[in-house]
This record gives sequence, C-alpha cells and structure tokens, in this order.
Amino acid sequence: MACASIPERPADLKVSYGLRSKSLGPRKWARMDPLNLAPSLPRAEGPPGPGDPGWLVRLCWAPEEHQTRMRRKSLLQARVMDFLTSTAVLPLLFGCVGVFSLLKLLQWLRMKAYIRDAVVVITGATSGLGRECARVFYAAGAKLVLCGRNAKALEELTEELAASQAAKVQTHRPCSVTFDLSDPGCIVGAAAEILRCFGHVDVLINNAGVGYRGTVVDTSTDVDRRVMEINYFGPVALTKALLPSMVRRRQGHVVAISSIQGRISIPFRSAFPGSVTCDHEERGCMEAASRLQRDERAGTSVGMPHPPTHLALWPPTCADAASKHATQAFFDCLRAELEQCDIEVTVISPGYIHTNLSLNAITASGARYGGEALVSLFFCKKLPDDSVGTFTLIWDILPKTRAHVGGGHLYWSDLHHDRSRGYEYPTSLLSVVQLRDRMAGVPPPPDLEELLVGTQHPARWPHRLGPFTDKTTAEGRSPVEVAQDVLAAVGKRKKDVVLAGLAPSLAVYLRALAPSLFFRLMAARARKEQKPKHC
Ligand SMILES: NC(=O)C1=CN([C@@H]2O[C@H](COP(=O)(O)OP(=O)(O)OC[C@H]3O[C@@H](n4cnc5c(N)ncnc54)[C@H](OP(=O)(O)O)[C@@H]3O)[C@@H](O)[C@H]2O)C=CC1
Ligand SMILES: CCCCCCCCCCCCCCCC(=O)OCC(=O)COP(=O)(O)O
Repeated sequence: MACASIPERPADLKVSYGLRSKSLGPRKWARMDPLNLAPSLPRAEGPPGPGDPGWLVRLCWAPEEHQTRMRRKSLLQARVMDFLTSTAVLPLLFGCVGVFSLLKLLQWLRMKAYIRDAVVVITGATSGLGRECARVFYAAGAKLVLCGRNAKALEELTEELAASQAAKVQTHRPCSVTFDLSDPGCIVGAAAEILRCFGHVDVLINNAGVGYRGTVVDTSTDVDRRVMEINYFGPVALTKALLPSMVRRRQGHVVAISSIQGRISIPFRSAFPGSVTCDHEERGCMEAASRLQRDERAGTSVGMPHPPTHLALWPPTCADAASKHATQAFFDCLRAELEQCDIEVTVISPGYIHTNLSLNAITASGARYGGEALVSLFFCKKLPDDSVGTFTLIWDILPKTRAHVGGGHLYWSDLHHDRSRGYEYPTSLLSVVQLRDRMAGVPPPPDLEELLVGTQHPARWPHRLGPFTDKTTAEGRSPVEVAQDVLAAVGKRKKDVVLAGLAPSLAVYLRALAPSLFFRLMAARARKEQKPKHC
C-alpha cells in the first residue's frame, strides 16, 4: 500500500482518492469521488484515540489487487448492462411503446366511432367556438343540430358545411333550430324541435354564452340576471328539456363549455382595451370619457338623455365568472346523478380563445361592449364640447342606430344591432337623421352631421376594431384548436377538462390549496389594473 504526500504518479498505477483516520489504521481506505467526499466517508470503528489528529485527506495509490478487483467488478457490470439492454430492456421498451400505440389507436377508433353518425346538438353555433365545433364534428361524421339566434347565419353555416369536401367519412346535412337561450318560454319548444330533427339526441354541447364587462358596483342586477339567464339558466333549461329522452334511451352525453373562470374569479383580467395601439388621439378620447363619467357621478354632467352608467373605455372586470361557477357546480351534480343512467357529463373549462366573446360581451349598461367602445373612440374628440343631443345614425350595413352626444363625446349603443347581419361592422356612416335637441335646449352644431359623415375613414376600421377585442382574448388560442380538443374530450368521454395554459391551471390549484395567497394575488392584480371608484 503506497500512501504518501502526493508523489509523482507512475503510468501503470490507477489513482484513487481516499480519506484515512489515524484511528482506522493504514488498511482502511475507501474509493471515493474526489468532488463529493462526504457521502463516502468511511465510518470510524471506534472513537478517536488520544492524540488522534482527526480525519486527514490524502492522495493515495490504490493497491494492485484492489485494482484487479475493481476491473473485474466493472467488467461484470458492463456484461449485466449488455444483457439488460440487448435481451431485456430494449424489447421491453419497444413492447411498451407498441402496446401504448395500440391502445391509443384503439382509443382513437373508439372515439371516431362514438362521434360518427351521432346526433350532436351545438348551441351558439353561429360564431367563435360553436362554429368551429360545428366544423370539426361535421367532418367527423356527426349529424348536427345547429342552434343559435340568427337564422340566416345558421343557414349560411349549414350551406357551407354541406358544400365542404374535407370530411373523410360520410357526412349528414345539418339541421338548424333558432331560439334565444335567455327566453325561458321558448326552451321547451326548441327542445321539441331539436328532437324532431333526427329523432333523438346523443350529444348536447351547451356552448352558447356571453362575456361581461363592468364593475360590480356599476352593474344593475338586471344585467347580472341577463348574464345568468344566457350562461346558466338557458343551458340548464335546455339540458333538462332534452334529458328525459336521453334517460329513456339510457344513452346520451351532456357537455358544458364553461371557462377557467368557472374555477377561479379573475378581477380586471384584461388589459386596458386599446392600450397596445392607443395613440395620442385615443388617449385624449379616453381622458374626455373619464372626465364625463366623473361629471356624471358628481351630478355636474351636461344633460344626457340616458347617460350610460358605464363606458366601455373603463378597464373591464369579470362577472360571468359567477355564471360559469354555477355551470360547473350544476353539471358536476348532474354527472353524479346520471351515472346510473349511463349518461355522460363533460365540463370543459377553456382559457382565453380568440373569438368575438369580448366584443359581444354585455356591459354594465346592458349594451354591447364592442359597439359602444368602437364609436366612442372613433368620434369623441371630433365633437364640439357643447354638443348635446340624441339622433339616429344610418350606417351602410346596419339599420338605424340611436346615438347620444354629450360633453364632446358620442355614445353609440349596439342595442339595435341587426342580428340577421351577423357580426359585420359598419364601414361607412351614410347619414345622420332625426337630429334633435333633447334636454338642455342647446342646439347641436349645424355642421355635426357633416362632421360625422366627413370623418369616415373606412380604411381605419379594422385598425380601430382590433384593440377592442380584449388583448387577452386576441392572444387566446385559436377556436379551431380548441374545437379539436372539445372533439377529443367528448370522444374520450372525459368528465372534466381544463384547456388552459400553465398559469391559469396552477392558479386553480393555488385557489384550492392556498386560498389566502390566491386572494392576495388577485387583490394585487385588481389594485394594479384599476383604482376602485367606489371607495
Ligand atoms: N372566448 C373565450 O376567451 C372563452 C370563451 N368561453 C366560452 O365559450 C363559449 C363560446 O364563446 P365564444 O365562441 O368565445 O364567443 P362568441 O361570442 O363568438 O359566440 C357566442 C355564441 O353564443 C351565442 N349566444 C349568445 N347569446 C345567446 C342567446 N341569448 N341565445 C342563444 N345563443 C346565444 C351567440 O349567438 P349570436 O351569434 O346570436 O350572438 C354565439 O353563437 C361561451 O360559453 C364562452 O363563455 C370560455 C372561455 C374562454
Ligand atoms: C403556483 C403559482 C401560481 C401562480 C398563479 C398566479 C395567478 C395567475 C392568474 C392567471 C389568471 C388567468 C386568467 C385566465 C382567465 C381565462 O382564461 O378566462 C377565460 C374566459 O372565460 C374569458 O372570457 P372573458 O369574457 O372573461 O374574456
């Protein structure tokens, strides 16, 4: 055994590093990793004797016999590894991959068979996710019943699908049923019409829904009820109307398109609309709008016939979270109750999707978020400060729309939006009619009509429209991809699916596991987005 104070290393000697205690004696050496000494420390066999200087680190040469032993050991290890990789592990690995692929293939075939020829009802099929679901389920061979409020849009979609060649399986001409989910009186009749289409329903996809933009304090309970009516009571009533037929057949599948906001409530989760492209002019408009809203609160506003209580220019907040929480709860209960009847229930919670949801959202005043903001920003800075009035705008593609002017700002509410035209936007204002002074008796400036008509820049509409889809929505997933995920979730008969990114998914767990931390984070988020106006 050669142990010295680092002699020159002979070429044929293997160097190993070791520790030695004087109390262990010269033969007690341990091979060890020089960079990780601690785990390999040899244990002392007794307490250090008197005068023992403790552990010494030395560089030593391993003895010849020890080296041979080690060489044999590594040879054995190499053989074992060879055996495992050549005769056991690789075949096992390939076997697992094969079995896994086979299972996936079977699952895929089962999924295809489940959807093919199934009668699938989709609500809100006229737009966004519903429209894309219609396309993917149609291509998968489903017999579709398309539901919506807009008969013309449903007809167009039916024609488009019937003309499409994309499907590799036999397709069926869709049937359409027009009704408003927020009208409780028409749901039973609509369900009967749905059942008449193909005689039964296999899959009901409750997709239709609205977004909401407004602060809790500014919103009347009537508007809260409207959101609940469309997002919660409508789907619940439709499901209940179709369930008896499913239960009788002991076959059926109910799907609810909820939201990640059915799990967590996010305040001010959207960026300030238009903040990305907000130029100096727009900022001026926003300031004017804020001033006007302040004046209204203080009761010093110049007369407005029906001043809106909310401007779409305010950072939006979220209240449809309540309706989606209710949806999650209802369909979770339903799943448990219906399992014994062999009826499946799937709740799908997507994160942001790039659709018209934010444009179509209901504001605290009950108006449509997109429409209000659009015209406010487009015209406000160009109106003289003392112009006050109510008049009608005639657009190229929309029927008459009432507008209010006050405080240099023009409000246009989309309440009279012509649904039969879908969600096209006006590109040109043809004229301003019925210009009449209301409250204040201040005649509108004579050139107002000319001013409004003259300021049309059709080429700028797309630019102006862009920002009013909330940034978060605009950056959301493509509805085509989400529709494919919905198809997969239904085909695999999943019970509960979250289709969101990492942060929202983690937030769901955080809400459940550390609620106080979650609430603190949300409050910080709300503080950052908007100073409360009510306290
Ligand atoms: N976009 C997103 O970021 C997210 C959306 N979701 C959910 O996805 C679903 C689809 O929304 P999305 O496609 O994004 O939005 P869209 O606004 O593009 O589509 C909404 C659909 O619902 C229909 N609808 C609205 N109100 C009613 C009503 N009273 N009666 C009947 N139908 C109605 C609309 O019909 P019409 O054309 O007549 O207005 C439209 O077809 C909604 O439930 C939404 O909450 C969930 C998470 C995120
Ligand atoms: C362990 C670390 C966790 C960190 C979590 C921090 C909190 C992160 C918050 C993430 C918020 C995501 C919000 C997602 C909201 C969403 O996707 O909503 C979808 C919608 O319903 C959109 O509809 P809307 O009408 O509201 O636009």
